[in-house]
Amino acid sequence: MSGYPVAARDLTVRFGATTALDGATFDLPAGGLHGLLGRNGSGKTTLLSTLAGLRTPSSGSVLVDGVDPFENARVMGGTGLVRESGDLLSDASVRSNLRLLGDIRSTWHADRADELVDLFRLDRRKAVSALSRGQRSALGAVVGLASRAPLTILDEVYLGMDAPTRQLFYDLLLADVIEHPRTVILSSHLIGEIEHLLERVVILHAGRVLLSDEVDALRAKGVTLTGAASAVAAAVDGLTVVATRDLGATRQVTVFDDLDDARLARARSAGVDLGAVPLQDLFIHLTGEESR
Ligand SMILES: Nc1ncnc2c1ncn2[C@@H]1O[C@H](COP(=O)(O)OP(=O)(O)OP(=O)(O)O)[C@@H](O)[C@H]1O
Repeated sequence: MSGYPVAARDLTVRFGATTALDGATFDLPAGGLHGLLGRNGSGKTTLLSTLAGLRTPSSGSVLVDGVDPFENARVMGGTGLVRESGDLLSDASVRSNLRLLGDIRSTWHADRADELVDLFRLDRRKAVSALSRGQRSALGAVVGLASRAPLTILDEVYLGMDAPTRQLFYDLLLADVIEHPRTVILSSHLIGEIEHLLERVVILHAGRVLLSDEVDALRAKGVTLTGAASAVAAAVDGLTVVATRDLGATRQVTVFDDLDDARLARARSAGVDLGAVPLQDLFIHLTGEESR
């Protein structure tokens, strides 16, 4: 099993007067770690719930492994959605929750769940409601990893973890997906830490898909050009500029566009310094207030 492919076509989801998703279209191939990025309220959770078959579109469609997931027992059984809010029985112990998941999830790996509980140092006897926020997040990670679902969706599950625990989670996730290929979607508004894990990203903004591309392709499009204002202006002429900063006579411009080597070589020979743009910065520029 290499995981389910996912597609959305003109997907719109409304809640009364609020349009949470507004004509979203994208594809994620089977297998690999993909990121769903967007600011607060951009529609991430709504999209993930729709992919998990928990919600029907107002219009448009989603396809998971080629079919509409809503009320589809096969696809819903192969989809593991882990939300930060937790879908666990809060009064039951960690041990009872994991046992219950083992009973209901056909892809559950009990031995792996056991190992992960030890790695994250969780107390099996504690009720979920008695765990700290970070421990609850770690339990969510255990559930997401041990489910080994062909479509594993982790909705901001790691936000409550401290930095060393998040690092442990990223390492475990990457190793696990390589060893047991499946499709994993991580949603977040913190990109810096996860961008090196991701193959593709979908960026949502106000319910619309702002971008859907391979991470490497996005990185190649984002460049900062720093130098004399006139030389920088000439170098970026006709390109999509997402940010400009003037520091005295020096200008720094961030572009997001298809950049050809000849243009970059000309810029360099005109004394312009070229730099990479971290995905987090591109995300901030692309989804900043000025682009709303
Ligand atoms: N059940 C609901 N009823 C009414 N409005 C809703 C409901 N669920 C979501 N919304 C609205 O839809 C929009 C998208 O919300 P959603 O939770 O999908 O965003 P999100 O990107 O996951 O946000 P965050 O990063 O803050 O978790 C928001 O404006 C939200 O208020």
